[in-house]
Amino acid sequence: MTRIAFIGGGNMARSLIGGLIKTGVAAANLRVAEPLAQAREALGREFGISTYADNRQAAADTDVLVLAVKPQVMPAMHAELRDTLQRNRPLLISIAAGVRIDQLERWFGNLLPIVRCMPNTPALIGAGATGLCANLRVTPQQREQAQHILDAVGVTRWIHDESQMDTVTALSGSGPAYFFAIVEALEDAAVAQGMPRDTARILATQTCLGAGRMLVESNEAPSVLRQRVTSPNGTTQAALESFAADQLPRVVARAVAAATRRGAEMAASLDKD
Ligand SMILES: NC(=O)C1=CN([C@@H]2O[C@H](COP(=O)(O)OP(=O)(O)OC[C@H]3O[C@@H](n4cnc5c(N)ncnc54)[C@H](O)[C@@H]3O)[C@@H](O)[C@H]2O)C=CC1
Ligand SMILES: O=C(O)[C@@H]1CCC=N1
Repeated sequence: MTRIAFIGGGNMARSLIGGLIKTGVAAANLRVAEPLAQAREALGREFGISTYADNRQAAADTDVLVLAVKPQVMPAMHAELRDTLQRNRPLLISIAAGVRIDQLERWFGNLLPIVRCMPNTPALIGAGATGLCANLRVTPQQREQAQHILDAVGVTRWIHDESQMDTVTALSGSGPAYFFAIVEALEDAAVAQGMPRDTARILATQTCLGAGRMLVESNEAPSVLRQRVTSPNGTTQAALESFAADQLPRVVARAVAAATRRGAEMAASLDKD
């Protein structure tokens, strides 16, 4: 069985570990390094996996090492982990936003097979969306291992051109927040018309869930589903015409471009490390 170690036991690691255990991976094949004692205890209790305060101990003798720490922590980890990784050469999987494969190679060694991933927070409930990108040292079997880990928490797609990983980050990585922002705005709009907030929230939230499920389950294009709601000269048409007048596609495209730029800037800021 493949042994998988996590460095960092925060939200994303927790969701991946939970997803893997649900898919039948034995707890004995999973371990995690986490500096916070309380978080370590919770991970051990909840999942029955081994926990470590020392990253090197967790990284020793593993087949796959998942780096699940914040991007800014990443450069400092190389002093700690490089030797262990050079000895074992496990598959290195990074989920850090805005950290490029060439940077990971520079910090941890360019002989390592590396997969860069961008998951998102719905992974916490098994409804994640992840883009994955591999360097040339990743074998077909390791690609399957990486995909298996991320498939445990949602859908996955391989991205062949790494420069598009910033687009993945801007689309699906940050994307859940865009929908939350729209639900907030819908709720506020209804409250402004006099609706009690709890009623506005449940109606807006359930509408988001219903629309999301229809998108996933109906296999229809979003434009077809949109047209089905839109009666000629009806209420939806009035709202959509207002969106068009306010240039909604342009607003969204500008937001995605801003997030994409920020991802590249985050990577560039790590170039000096
Ligand atoms: N939250 C999100 O929407 C997404 C986050 N990501 C990426 O996932 C990574 C983890 O994010 P979260 O789980 O949300 O963060 P988090 O803050 O919940 O987890 C990070 C964990 O790393 C631990 N840690 C800090 N320094 C460490 C060190 N030196 N060695 C080992 N562990 C250390 C922290 O104690 C914490 O438990 C980040 O790189 C982020 O960019 C990726 C996609 C989406
Ligand atoms: O906002 C961020 O930078 C991270 C990456 C994707 C979601 N959260």
